[in-house]
Amino acid sequence: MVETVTGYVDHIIYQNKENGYAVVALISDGDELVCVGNFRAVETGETLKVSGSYVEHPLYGSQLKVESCQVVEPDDAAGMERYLGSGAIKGIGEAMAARIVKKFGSETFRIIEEEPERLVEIKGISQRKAQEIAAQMMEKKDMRKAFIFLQKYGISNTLAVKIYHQYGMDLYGIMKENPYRLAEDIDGVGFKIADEIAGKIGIHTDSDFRIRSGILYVLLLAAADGHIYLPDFSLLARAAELLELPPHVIEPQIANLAMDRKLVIKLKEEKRIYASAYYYAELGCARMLHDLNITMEDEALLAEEKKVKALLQDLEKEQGLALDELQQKAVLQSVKSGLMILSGGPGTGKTTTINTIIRYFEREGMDILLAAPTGRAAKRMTEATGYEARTIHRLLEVNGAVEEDKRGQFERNEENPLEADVIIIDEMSMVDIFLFKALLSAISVGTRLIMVGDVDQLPSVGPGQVLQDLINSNAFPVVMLKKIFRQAGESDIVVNAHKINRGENIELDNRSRDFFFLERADVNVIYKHMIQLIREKLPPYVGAVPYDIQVLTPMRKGNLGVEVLNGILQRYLNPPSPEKKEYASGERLFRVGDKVMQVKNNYQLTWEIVSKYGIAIDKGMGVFNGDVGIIKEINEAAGSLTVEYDEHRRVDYPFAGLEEIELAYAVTIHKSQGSEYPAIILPLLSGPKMLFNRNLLYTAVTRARKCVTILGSRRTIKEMIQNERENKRYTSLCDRIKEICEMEA
Ligand SMILES: Nc1ncnc2c1ncn2[C@@H]1O[C@H](COP(=O)(O)OP(=O)(O)OP(=O)(O)O)[C@@H](O)[C@H]1O
Repeated sequence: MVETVTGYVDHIIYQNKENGYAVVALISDGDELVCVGNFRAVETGETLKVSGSYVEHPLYGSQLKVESCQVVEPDDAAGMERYLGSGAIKGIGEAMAARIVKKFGSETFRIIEEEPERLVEIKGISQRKAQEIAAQMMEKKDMRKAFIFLQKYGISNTLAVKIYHQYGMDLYGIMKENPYRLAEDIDGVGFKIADEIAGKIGIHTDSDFRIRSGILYVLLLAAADGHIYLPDFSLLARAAELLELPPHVIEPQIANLAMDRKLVIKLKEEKRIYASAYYYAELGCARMLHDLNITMEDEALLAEEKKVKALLQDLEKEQGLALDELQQKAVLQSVKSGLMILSGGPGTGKTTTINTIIRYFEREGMDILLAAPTGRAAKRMTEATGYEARTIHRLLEVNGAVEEDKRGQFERNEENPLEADVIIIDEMSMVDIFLFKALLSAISVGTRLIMVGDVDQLPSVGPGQVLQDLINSNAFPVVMLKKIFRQAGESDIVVNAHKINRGENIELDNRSRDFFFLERADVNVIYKHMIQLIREKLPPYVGAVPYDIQVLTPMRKGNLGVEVLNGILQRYLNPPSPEKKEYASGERLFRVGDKVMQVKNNYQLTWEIVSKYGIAIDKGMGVFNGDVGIIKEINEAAGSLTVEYDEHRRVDYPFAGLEEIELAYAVTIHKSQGSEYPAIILPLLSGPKMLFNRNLLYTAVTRARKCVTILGSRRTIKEMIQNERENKRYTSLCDRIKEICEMEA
């Protein structure tokens, strides 16, 4: 039976701000009543009219399960006093609330709204404060009205707050005319959500606003695949499919968007359509690169050359290490030019060359900064050079509440450039166009920039293929190391990596010591081997613990995708036990002892290193995409899960923030970029041709230091090596660089 009760909110027992679900203690006629349900934005002190039916909770007894809830204005003096004194209105405490209501009685709310100047009659309220109180009351009223309006379109609380703060009272007009503006203005709203809202409002599917928003959305989706632009035919085809409209209806809006400077259109072999920010990111990079690319005068160079030679001789004497010709060229090049790119496959001596470069500049008393795109890559760089390397984000001093997609919020920029003579960036293949632009903006002319990477690795996750385009432009000094220094007999990993890269087949039946292949066609057999290898065989073989053995796979979905593999590996490598607490977050299950990975950069997360007596001995901020740790604790009472990362850094994740971590027994090859593991296991049966290509196999194999084991199909490996098709990315940094060089010539 549905009952309706009116009462005031005494306190809120539980509240999920995201979806509005709450458990509220309501006082009605002097009795406390626990109400459960969707309250949207409920606040202590408010008077509510709720309808619902009574249910019996096994633990908490009788409760009202709320079906509808309405905020009503209290009409009696006591209710008004409670509301004003509840803390809902800033600057009014309980005592002040009592004074106001004593004076105005049940007229209180009307007076605050209509004649707020009269509030000054109360002791302690100035003219200004009276106005502030009235403004707050109005704001609350407006906001509530807006919430009710937005609720009609199925908009969540969190989103309603954002919409209200963005547009204020204009939101009614915007929602009715062009809800697609939400997709442009509000974080967390994309074309899909806007389109859904528009559908409910009854906006026509061929409205100009809808088409424009759809076009921008198609470009955004393309950027998620790495593209900077789309050729017009491709853009039109994709937009037509998304909008379910014929291309000729869509096409005029491309020109309109270009007029509004939302798009840039460039004619090359075909018509290329860019979202403006992407076009200008490439253009900006090209300009800055051009400015940084200065070369030393001939006379000065002679002196430097002598110094470089002396250093190389010293190194040979001290360490018995003679750099080969290309390596020497790289050292010299880094001294004489403002920009330098050093590329090469595994074991070709990149690190050795960087170390020599560092030694040189160190001798010259110059300031050197090292950085890499991910935390793990930076850590590797630190270990290989003995010099502190940071993530590029840290180097640029990322600030404030930075989200992945909000760029340009760096303390280091044009106005406050990095103070260094030399900056060396490793794993350049992982740097996307926006990070590159931010980096270049923070480097002043005269500072040397040395970019190191393996151009044959997978390109960056973000848009662009910066390293490839820089090399293709032929505009800057590039040294490509070719010779494999690591002894051939010593490492089939290196030999095979180079073969794969050249498109040559690899020997799978030889008695290798570090590159194994087991032909298996049945996924269950593959699972079994995988578990055996991790638990028993590989750890003693490579001198590591099971935790360090990494399963890499091309896919997220499917029998051999990350999701399924993690479930299986978790079950066998960290089985349930009464001592291990668990927490289910949606479909995912986390257990104490699980290996997990942070999957986005979070500069706000704090970590702590705790002594064995439980005292914090060090603290810091930032956990990065790709960092891997172990779940140490699950604390239901506190609603949090503790992960311990490298160097015993402990991080508490609230249960609501668990989307930032994933089980990491298996990770995608894309995610493994920039990391190295003592041993990897690679299950390869079959998969989409787009994905299963040479690049991917090469990247996977080069992640292993001591041992690669491939489980699966011989044919698939062969096909991957033959499949040169890297997912073609539509990028044009190369063209922009060439244009600028021609212009300046
Ligand atoms: N000129 C050289 N003469 C002899 N040995 C060299 C020379 N250059 C590098 N090496 C050796 O070759 C091995 C690989 O070199 P290095 O680690 O610098 O390569 P890398 O390109 O950084 O490899 P990776 O990308 O796999 O880390 C090292 O053992 C190094 O000492």
